[in-house]
Amino acid sequence: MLLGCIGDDFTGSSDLGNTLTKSGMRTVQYVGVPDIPALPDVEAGVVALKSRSIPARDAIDLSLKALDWLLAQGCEQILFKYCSTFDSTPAGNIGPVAEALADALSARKVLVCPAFPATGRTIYQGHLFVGDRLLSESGMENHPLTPMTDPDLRRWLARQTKGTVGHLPASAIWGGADSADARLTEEDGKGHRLIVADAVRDDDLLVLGRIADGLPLITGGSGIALGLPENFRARGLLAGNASDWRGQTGKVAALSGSCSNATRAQVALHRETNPAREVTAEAVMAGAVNAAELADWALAQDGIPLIYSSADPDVVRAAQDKFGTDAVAGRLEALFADTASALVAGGVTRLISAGGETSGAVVEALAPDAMQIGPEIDPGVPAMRAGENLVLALKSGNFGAEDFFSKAAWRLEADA
Ligand SMILES: Nc1ncnc2c1ncn2[C@@H]1O[C@H](COP(=O)(O)OP(=O)(O)O)[C@@H](O)[C@H]1O
Ligand SMILES: O=C(O)[C@@H](O)C(=O)COP(=O)(O)O
Repeated sequence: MLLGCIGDDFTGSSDLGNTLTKSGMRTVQYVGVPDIPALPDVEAGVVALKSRSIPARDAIDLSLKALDWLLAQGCEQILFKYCSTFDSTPAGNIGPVAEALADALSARKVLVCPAFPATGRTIYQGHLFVGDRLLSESGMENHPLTPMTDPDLRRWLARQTKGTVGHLPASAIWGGADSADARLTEEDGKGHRLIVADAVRDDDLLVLGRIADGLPLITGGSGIALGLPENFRARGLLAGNASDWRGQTGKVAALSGSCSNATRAQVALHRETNPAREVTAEAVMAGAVNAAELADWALAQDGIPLIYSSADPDVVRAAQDKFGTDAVAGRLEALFADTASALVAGGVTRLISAGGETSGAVVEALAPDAMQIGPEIDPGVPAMRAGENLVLALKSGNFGAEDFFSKAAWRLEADA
């Protein structure tokens, strides 16, 4: 294993796996920290954790455990993957985990770059944009768990860290790798260890990839990985056969606990022509729905049945005010996890899950050892094989075209 990755959620980890596979690295996603060694042909390993929205101390402990395992597999470089919308709170977990990993690796010049231009996430003058809106006006300010109310990454990150935060501006990156590297060294000289890097197009990420060659620790969204495989390829270290995918026929079902704008539009379109069943927070908290019954309903449907709790921000806020944010999230995630298990036990072979926390709960319940990354469904979302007869699509909240659910069902079925 050459590149060791620690993902702070499961959809995000599959997004990273997608980028690395497309760029030619043989990549496997692990469900939590494995307790056995990786297979010898794995070139990039992504340890997926559900550590984005847990207490910072727990996120640090889990991430350091993942780091130990990855180093034991021989990794030369570590990538800490978080969300392209920098999902975090003033308490963490991006800053505390990045600093803990940097301490453990004695790393300096740690890039912080969540940019993912293919999905509209760009960084300019240290500010994160989603499309043509600042992060804090993009809908992410209403996220149920990590409302993003400040688009200045330097300021937001500084609230989470012990050390100061530097900046690698676009002007230095547009001058090419030498200019970017010189500026990175300058920021390091000023004592900044975590350095927010601007990036507005893939070419900028490729420059960052070049200056990241040899750095022990990099952090960012999946975009920051774009240029990394080339560094290993240039040294003749890649075998050149990143994926051998086969599709999976059989029963399909979709689950959605994401309340993000894109998912709500996908749910709205999907339910026009497919069986769909809403699960409200009220019903879950009252114990009025259960996983076995939901799964039975889905298994009896034709088409691509969808079970969803996706709701508008005011509905979500009202439920959180009434029951408590963590309580609602915990009960919903547990319900989706149990429903996923019942669906697979009932014969579902293609499962689609929307939402990072939701997918984390679902995959932890299904507990595959490792997941093979297959072809891309939409930018940032790959098809994945999780067992002999089970394939999955884990969709990040804001990713995917409006017809994502039907597109995913088809892509999971088709051979490469
Ligand atoms: N109707 C709802 N009311 C309150 N919270 C909800 C509702 N539906 C989902 N949630 C919670 O909101 C969170 C959504 O996060 P996640 O699954 O990561 O989606 P995304 O990828 O869009 O961020 C989950 O913890 C989920 O359980
Ligand atoms: O970087 C991204 O945007 C995604 O890979 C990701 O992490 C999204 O997280 P969720 O929206 O919580 O699924």
